[in-house]
Amino acid sequence: MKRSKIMRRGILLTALAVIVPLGMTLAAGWMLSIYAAHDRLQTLAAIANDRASQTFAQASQALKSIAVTDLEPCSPQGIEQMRMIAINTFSVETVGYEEDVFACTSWGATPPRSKQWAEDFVTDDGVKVSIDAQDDNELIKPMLALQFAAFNVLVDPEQFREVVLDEGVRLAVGTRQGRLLGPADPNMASFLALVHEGPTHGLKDGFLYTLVAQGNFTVIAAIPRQELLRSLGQHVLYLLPIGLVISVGLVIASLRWWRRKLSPLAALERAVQRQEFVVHYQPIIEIETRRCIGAEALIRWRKPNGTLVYPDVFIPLAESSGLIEAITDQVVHRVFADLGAMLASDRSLHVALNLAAADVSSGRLIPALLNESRRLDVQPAQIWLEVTERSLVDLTSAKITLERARSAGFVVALDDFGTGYSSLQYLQQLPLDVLKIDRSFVEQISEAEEKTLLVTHVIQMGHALRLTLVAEGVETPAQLNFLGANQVRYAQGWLFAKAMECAQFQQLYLDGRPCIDARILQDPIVS
Ligand SMILES: Nc1nc2c(ncn2[C@@H]2O[C@@H]3COP(=O)(O)O[C@H]4[C@@H](O)[C@H](n5cnc6c(=O)[nH]c(N)nc65)O[C@@H]4COP(=O)(O)O[C@H]3[C@H]2O)c(=O)[nH]1
Repeated sequence: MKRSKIMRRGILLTALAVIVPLGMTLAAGWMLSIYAAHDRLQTLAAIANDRASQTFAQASQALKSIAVTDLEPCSPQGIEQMRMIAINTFSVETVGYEEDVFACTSWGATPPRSKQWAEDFVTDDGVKVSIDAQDDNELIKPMLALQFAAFNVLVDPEQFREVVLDEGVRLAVGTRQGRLLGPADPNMASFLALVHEGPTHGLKDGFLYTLVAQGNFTVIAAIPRQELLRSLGQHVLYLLPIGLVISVGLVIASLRWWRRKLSPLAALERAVQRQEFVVHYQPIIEIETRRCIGAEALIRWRKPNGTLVYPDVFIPLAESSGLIEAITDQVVHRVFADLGAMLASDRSLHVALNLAAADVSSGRLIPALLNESRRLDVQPAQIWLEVTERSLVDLTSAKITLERARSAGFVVALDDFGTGYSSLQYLQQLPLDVLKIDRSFVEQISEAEEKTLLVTHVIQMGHALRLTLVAEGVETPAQLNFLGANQVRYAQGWLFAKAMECAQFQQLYLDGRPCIDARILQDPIVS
């Protein structure tokens, strides 16, 4: 992933880490507000429905009791009885009788009504109910009238709504057909008509409502959305600390992700996944002929922006993180792809590969190298395996791997010799073919005899162990002359060539000419 992409993803993740928990806190607060409000409305609506049913039952009972009277209707005794019932029945305002031209109420004789009350519904036991009953003079407010036989009772609709309400709550009591009882509240009347058939609760037209339809009545308890928002604030306040803790946790996690993705290790992991490594080849020269006879494969990491990173920068990280084995595999694959055909057609050419400590101690590379060599018809002797003193940490397993490599035919070289603590005794224990003299010794070669003492000693040690010697980091003709005079067989260094791309190396090799102009070597050989 590119740095800019990581930055974009990191910003997105951090923003989500803040937005999601806080959004969820808000959503949870909203749900809790709705749940609590719904609970409250449900209780209120159920109480109001009970209250309406009781009021109705009371009035209905009073009506039935007067309807079975033996007294003459509208006689003084009959009117007295009607009055007593009106006084003793809490919900009943007036008791009336009406038959053709003959009518009276609990207040006395009265002319018959000029028009009949519109009938809204009839109960199972035959009571006719009109919810908007008015006398002819419209002196009293509309009443709820119950009629049975020729008798009627009038009930104040307010009686059906006598429930203590919480602040902001609206209550509507209506018939099962959706007609509102009591003084016209245009909002609630139309709302009742809208929802009386269900569902039993929900958010509609800016109200959260609950509907209880039982017996003869439908009751709706509702609160406006603004009320709900007020209680949302309280619930969010309770939940906010939890949301903030989660948010902070997620922000920390996303920052960690960010840091990890931008870390050198993450960059190296991506490089391995995307196979961003290339191999350059530094020619190895036979000192006697000055001709190129092989190359050392040196890895470079080519970043997506084209910059080349040198192995000293990333190999230590690859080794400590365990990525090195995957990197070695990619190098091996690349080298065989680059030079396999050339190695197969020219047996005198060789290529040296650098192995890391993990490759040496596991030994898993040897079968893979053998397979590749067989597949491309490369002789194992054309493959040099360079190990450093540092890579021989586990001496026992290293010896096993090196033995296996040599018996398979590969050439084993000790790289950077002299930079560690290796002694002659240590060298004797190792199954080696080649000793590479480190650049730090080669650069000491000068005309001052005491300075060349150390390198002379290393060369002698190599000869004593019958190892092929390769000098690294040869930069001057004087160094080359000295090495040649001391029977060092091969050399590599900037005097001949720096590491180069495969095509360039192949051209140089096939050219077959001495890699250095003879005139440069006119200096007398220092020995
Ligand atoms: N000043 C100077 N330097 C010269 C001269 N001639 C060659 N060099 C540099 O010396 C290093 C020689 O490689 P090395 O000792 O195996 O040292 C290598 C090797 O230990 C390691 N390395 C390189 N490729 C791989 C690889 O594929 N796998 C592993 N595990 N390590 C690798 O990285 C080290 C550094 O490699 P490079 O940076 O390519 O550096 C190379 C090369 O470019 C010279 O005349 N003067």
